[in-house]
Amino acid sequence: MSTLAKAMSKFRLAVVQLHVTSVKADNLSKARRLIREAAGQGSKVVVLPECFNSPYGTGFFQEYAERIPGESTQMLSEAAKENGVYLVGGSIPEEDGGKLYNTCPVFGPDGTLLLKHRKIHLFDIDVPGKIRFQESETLSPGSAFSVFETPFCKVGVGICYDIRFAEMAQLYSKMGCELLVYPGAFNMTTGPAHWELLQRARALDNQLYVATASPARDETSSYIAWGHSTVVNPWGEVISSTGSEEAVVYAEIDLQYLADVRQQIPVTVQRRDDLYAVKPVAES
Ligand SMILES: O=C(O)CCC(=O)C(=O)O
Repeated sequence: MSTLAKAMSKFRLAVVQLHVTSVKADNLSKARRLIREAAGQGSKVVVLPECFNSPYGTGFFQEYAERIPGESTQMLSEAAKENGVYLVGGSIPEEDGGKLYNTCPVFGPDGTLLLKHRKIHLFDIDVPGKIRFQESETLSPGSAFSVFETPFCKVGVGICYDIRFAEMAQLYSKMGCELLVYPGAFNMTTGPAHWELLQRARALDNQLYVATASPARDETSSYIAWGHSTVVNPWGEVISSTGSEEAVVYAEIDLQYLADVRQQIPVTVQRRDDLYAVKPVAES
């Protein structure tokens, strides 16, 4: 392997577990400071949490919604450029054409908007006595997949509930992604039960890296986030994680290691796609 190829096969990723408040200006300035801190530690890709500029909740989306470009994406663009990083801008409530979306804007190191991912699978669940949440009461779903290129690897983007859909991660893997990022905000019911398990499942199924960024936990907010921003490797191991407080989580993404895992256990080339379809069964 050439020296350049070797240099490009490893990079540092940072996940910012931001303490989000109801004051948008404070959320923006703190995010900016932590992006700078992450870049100062050598991170090339920085990921912010879901709803990083606004409290998470259907009652807040309209009030905090912005068009793109707007105040929050302007800050993200400047922060990406100032620090020379790929910036996965968590998500913000986006207003467009009279509709609201939960949208993740991604910026390149020159500050260009590379893509905006509108959450495809809206978080509508009802677990009696525990949690009922209906994003679809105020949000509309996106219908496009979102992948961007870096000099290191291709990255696929989903938002929170999107991680429950294995088909989406598999599609990203088939498109050549080696890292999946999910800004997310699981809660005190589904967080302990499913957050890490889902990340490890997506990573192991597809033999790639998975990174999640949550807001820090705020016991006083109407929706209490689980926290525990995490990075999982292609072997399905948690390589970096944190608790519930504000923190920056760092992980070394090693694409040679990913290639080694795929060679050792070659499921990606052993798939029997010729068999995986439900066929009508003849009635007897
Ligand atoms: O899937 C879950 O349990 C949580 C999802 C969620 O919080 C979200 O999509 O924002």
